[in-house]
Amino acid sequence: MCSFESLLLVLQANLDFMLFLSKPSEKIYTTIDLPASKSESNRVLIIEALAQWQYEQKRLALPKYSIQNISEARDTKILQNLLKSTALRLNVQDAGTTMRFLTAFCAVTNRKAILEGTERMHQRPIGILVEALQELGAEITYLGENGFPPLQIEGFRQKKNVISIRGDVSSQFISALLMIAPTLERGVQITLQNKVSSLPYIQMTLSLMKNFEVESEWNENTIIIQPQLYQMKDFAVEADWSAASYWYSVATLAKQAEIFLPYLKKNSLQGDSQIASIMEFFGVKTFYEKYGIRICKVSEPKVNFFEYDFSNQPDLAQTIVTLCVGKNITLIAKGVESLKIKETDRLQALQNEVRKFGFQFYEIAENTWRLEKAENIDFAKGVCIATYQDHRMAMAFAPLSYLCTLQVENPQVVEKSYPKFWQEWKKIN
Ligand SMILES: O=C(O)C1=C[C@@H](OP(=O)(O)O)[C@@H](O)[C@H](O)C1
Ligand SMILES: C=C(OP(=O)(O)O)C(=O)O
Repeated sequence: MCSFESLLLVLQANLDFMLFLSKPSEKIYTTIDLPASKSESNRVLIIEALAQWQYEQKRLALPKYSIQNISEARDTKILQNLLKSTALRLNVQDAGTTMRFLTAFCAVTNRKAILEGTERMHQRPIGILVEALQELGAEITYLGENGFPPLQIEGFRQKKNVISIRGDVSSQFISALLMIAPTLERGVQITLQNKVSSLPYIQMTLSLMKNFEVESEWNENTIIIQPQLYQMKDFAVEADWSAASYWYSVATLAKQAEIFLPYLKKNSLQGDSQIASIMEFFGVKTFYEKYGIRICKVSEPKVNFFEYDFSNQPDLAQTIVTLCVGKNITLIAKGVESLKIKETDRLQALQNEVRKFGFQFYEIAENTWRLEKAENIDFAKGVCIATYQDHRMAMAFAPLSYLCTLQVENPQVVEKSYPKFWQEWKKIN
């Protein structure tokens, strides 16, 4: 079927956009372009801005370097623009890492600013990071509700260098503190309390810092970073493994699939590269090649029951939930607590949308949810998916167009992390 027929964007009466997706091809042999990792990009941009600030303070000139393949994700573009801006009000829109990383950056570089975002951003907690920065010596005040953006940032004078921080809410708070740590006169010793979630993102932060010559010491639950100068050098951002997960899902749902995904590598800084191992259970094998990976459907799923702890890969949860709907697999999803405070309450959003396919998704114990088929639904008229201003809702549900015609509400949400997602989607029609 031609892409114009199958991929029709219409303007609804209520001015919301709606994308109609018909069944993609059953035989897929193609190359799909991925965005560059937004997590890596946003860290590199903050490290670069901190290095520039450090060099300015010391009246030194930064050596020449080039950063290749910065992500075209909206979250990254916003960060790039705000780092260049001299305005007082800095609007991060719905970009979580941008909000958290900029809070720490503005505080320690004495960049007076009001940091604000969308309505949802003002419901996403930031108190744990703000309190840690205040303890270190930052002057930050809440302009709305305590513990949430918008924030007013006034300045910084280091008071302490030993702090403790909860690790079970968002790793982004810890990454934000780690990146500014070497710029502080007395460095920082951070003790992580409670179970640390999204751990690979903290490891990614420290690895990237090391790449720019900043050393850290991590013993048990304490990380020590001495005052050090970031050294800028050439760096190429890898493609985004979270974005790759939607194409693994497509490979599982098609009858035959071989998809080449350029610029992904085995030894990745991204914890979501774990998708390659997860997908072995679903019959998709990953081949690591010189310029990327090739994913091939080799069998139908080897399981009809799957259990996974998403604490380390929260951004893969929606991909796996929808894939289990597509393949009628019962899923026990553990470690899903943080999903409630992302772009939307992702647990609630998933519960609402999988119901449209006859599945129930419900809490069975603290932090543990079960997905299972509850009834046979007649999809003849198609299913309309709400996306809750969450890019991952749109991208995770798209592969379910193998089951029936889908209408995806507000498909432009994908711009947050993968602006070319729908353009790439045309390749499988
Ligand atoms: O540091 C990062 O780049 C991210 C950390 C994770 O957030 P949490 O640490 O809040 O789970 C992840 O969900 C987000 O998409 C990106
Ligand atoms: C949670 C996400 O992003 P952020 O927290 O940076 O808004 C995401 O991309 O899934």
